[in-house]
Formats: sequence, C-alpha cells, structure tokens
Amino acid sequence: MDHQIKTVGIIGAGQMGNGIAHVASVAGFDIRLHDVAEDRINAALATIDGNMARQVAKGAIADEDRRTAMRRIVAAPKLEDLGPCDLVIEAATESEEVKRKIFTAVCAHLRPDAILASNTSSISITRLAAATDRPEHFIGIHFMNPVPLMQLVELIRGIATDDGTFERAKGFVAALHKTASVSEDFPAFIVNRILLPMINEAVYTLYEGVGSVEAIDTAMKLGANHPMGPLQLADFIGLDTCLSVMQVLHDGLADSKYRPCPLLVKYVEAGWLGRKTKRGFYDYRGEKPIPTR
Ligand SMILES: CC(=O)CC(=O)SCCNC(=O)CCNC(=O)[C@H](O)C(C)(C)COP(=O)(O)OP(=O)(O)OC[C@H]1O[C@@H](n2cnc3c(N)ncnc32)[C@H](O)[C@@H]1OP(=O)(O)O
Ligand SMILES: NC(=O)C1=CN([C@@H]2O[C@H](COP(=O)(O)OP(=O)(O)OC[C@H]3O[C@@H](n4cnc5c(N)ncnc54)[C@H](OP(=O)(O)O)[C@@H]3O)[C@@H](O)[C@H]2O)C=CC1
Repeated sequence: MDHQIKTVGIIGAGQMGNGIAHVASVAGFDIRLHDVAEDRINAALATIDGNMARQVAKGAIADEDRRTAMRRIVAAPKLEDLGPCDLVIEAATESEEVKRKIFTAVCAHLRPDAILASNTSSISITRLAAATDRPEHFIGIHFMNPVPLMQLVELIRGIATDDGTFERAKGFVAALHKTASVSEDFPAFIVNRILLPMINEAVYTLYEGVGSVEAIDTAMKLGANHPMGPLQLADFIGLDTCLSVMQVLHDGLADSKYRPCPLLVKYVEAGWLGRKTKRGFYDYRGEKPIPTR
C-alpha cells in the first residue's frame, strides 16, 4: 500500500472544512474541496484567502506561501472529483443521516486504499464506518475550531480501523504540526464530552435566570480564565452543532444529565445558530455583538 498522503479531499466547505483545507494546503497537501452548493465552495475559498492574509500580516507565513497554498486548493463540485484523493475528510453538517448518505455516495468514486475520515464532533466512528465499503480504512480525525489556531486533533479508531490507517492518520496530523490525542469511540469523544455539558449548563444558567448572557460570559472569562465565555463559544461553534452533540450524548449515554437545555433547542428551532447565521446568544448584525438576552 502507498503510505504517502498527497491529495486530500474535504467534504463540507463550512467553517471546519475551510479551516482543514487552510492548514493542509499550507502544509503542502493538494486539496479538493467539495460541498453541495458551488457558491459554498467559492465562499470558503474567499474565507481561506482572508484567513491566510491575516497570517501574512502577522508574519506567520509569507505572501508567496499564501499564493502557493491557495493554488493547491481546487474546487471539487462533484463527488467524483474526489477520485484521486489519498485521504478524504468529511466535515459536513453534524447529522448522522447526512454523513451516512455522503459516505455511501463517495465510496464508489474512491480508490480501494484511500482513507476515509470524519471530523464529526460526537457521532460513533464505528457506526459511520459501517456505512462505507472500507471500515478498516475509516477513522475519526477531529479538528478543533478555529483550525488554524488550535493545536489539538483527536484521533478516534472505530472497531474495525486497522493499524495502517491509524498510523497514516497520525502521520498526517504530525505533518500539519498539530498534536494528536487518542480517544476511544464513545459519544462526543474527550473534548466535547467535557466541553459541551459545560456549555449546556451555561444555557441552563441563562434559562433559569441565574445570570444574563453578559454576566455568564464575563463570569467564566474573568472567573475561570476561559478565552471566550461559554455562550460566546456556543455561538462560535454553532448552536446546531452544540445541540446535536448534546443529543448524541443524551441518546448514547442514556443519562438525564446530558438533557439538552430547552432554550438551546428554541434557538436552533428559530434558526439562530450563532455567528454563522449572524444571530445566537449574541446578535452579530451590527458593529459589535449585542446579547439577545
Ligand atoms: C465543537 C467541537 O467539535 C470541538 C471544538 O472545536 S470546541 C471549540 C474549541 N475552541 C475553543 O475553545 C476556542 C476558544 N477561544 C480561543 O481560544 C480564542 O478566543 C481564539 C484562539 C479563538 C481567538 O483568540 P483571540 O486572541 O481572542 O482572538 P483574535 O485576537 O481574534 O485572534 C488571535 C489571532 O488569531 C488570528 N485568527 C483568528 N481566527 C483565525 C483563523 N480562522 N485563521 C487564521 N488566523 C486567525 C487573528 O488574526 C489574530 O491574529 P493577531 O493576534 O495578529 O490579531
Ligand atoms: N463548529 C465547530 O466548532 C466544530 C465542528 N466540528 C464538526 O465538523 C463538521 C462541520 O461543522 P461546521 O463546519 O461547523 O459546520 P458548517 O455548518 O459551518 O458547515 C457544514 C457544511 O457542510 C455542508 N453540507 C451539508 N450537507 C452536505 C452534503 N451532503 N455534502 C456536502 N456538504 C454538505 C453545509 O452546506 P449547507 O449549509 O448548504 O447545508 C455546510 O457548508 C460537523 O460534523 C461538526 O460537528 C468539529 C469540530 C469543531
């Protein structure tokens, strides 16, 4: 088997897909970026260029590196465009149904030895692998947001993941100059098993009137030295993703302590998903974010 990963396909050009494309192209990988809608891919390319420009302004990369990295990212409007990839990372919406459909569809276009990975925040890698024709070549590669700034990547083996796939995924993470942490395949893995119940509790704290959005975020920023308040972080992650993770924890561990806060459900039902829809626990439509409660 060819152990070299050169071309990386990314499915889902949202905030995580564009972050993964960004760091992988800067690290020298050729990228094929896919999404359901072509305008999403174009928007992602513009975002990546903007984020790389910030790095240039900071002196983290040279402008020539930005241009070379941008040239390595190619739009892949059809799933068959991912055919030449050595590794395909799925970073689409956090829904098991959506992901399973993607895996079933993409497998037909991939080489038998290509690795398939999911950036899922919470869903069982073993169950997702079962929707593919290659459970032994399937693995969880879970990046943190924002990808260009966060050092950690969780690696999660499904029951069938073979040693070669695990080693190649580990090598890929090292090539991105990131640190891998290995988690067993349990709901929400390590980071989100701990982080998301904390965020959910912050939403309960708001729901029960213990404090306002501003009071809760200020309390955790200045009282616990968190870089972002929990509600600000929830908006940053996306409230739909936060709710999906809590649902996976609640269903998968069958413990009422993971019950998603009804207020979180209400925000998602309203389509107030946080920064990506310009409204969540804060309203981002003006010059500076304004708490919505
Ligand atoms: C849900 C899941 O499955 C798992 C998860 O990811 S959970 C979420 C995990 N992430 C976190 O917890 C993030 C918590 N927040 C933080 O650590 C910090 O607020 C942060 C690192 C995001 C930003 O730090 P900050 O200093 O407050 O912000 P900011 O000043 O805007 O940015 C710092 C630098 O990074 C740069 N930057 C920000 N976003 C960037 C991006 N996407 N790409 C490139 N550069 C970026 C900025 O340009 C800035 O550079 P300068 O210092 O030169 O201005
Ligand atoms: N947000 C975060 O902090 C983190 C998220 N993750 C995980 O990464 C994944 C993506 O999250 P994130 O980037 O935040 O979400 P986004 O909503 O920003 O992006 C998801 C993208 O996937 C697209 N998409 C939906 N269905 C399909 C499909 N069938 N084929 C191709 N693309 C599709 C969406 O398009 P459209 O909008 O048109 O539906 C959207 O562009 C999720 O699994 C999430 O749990 C992991 C770590 C951190």
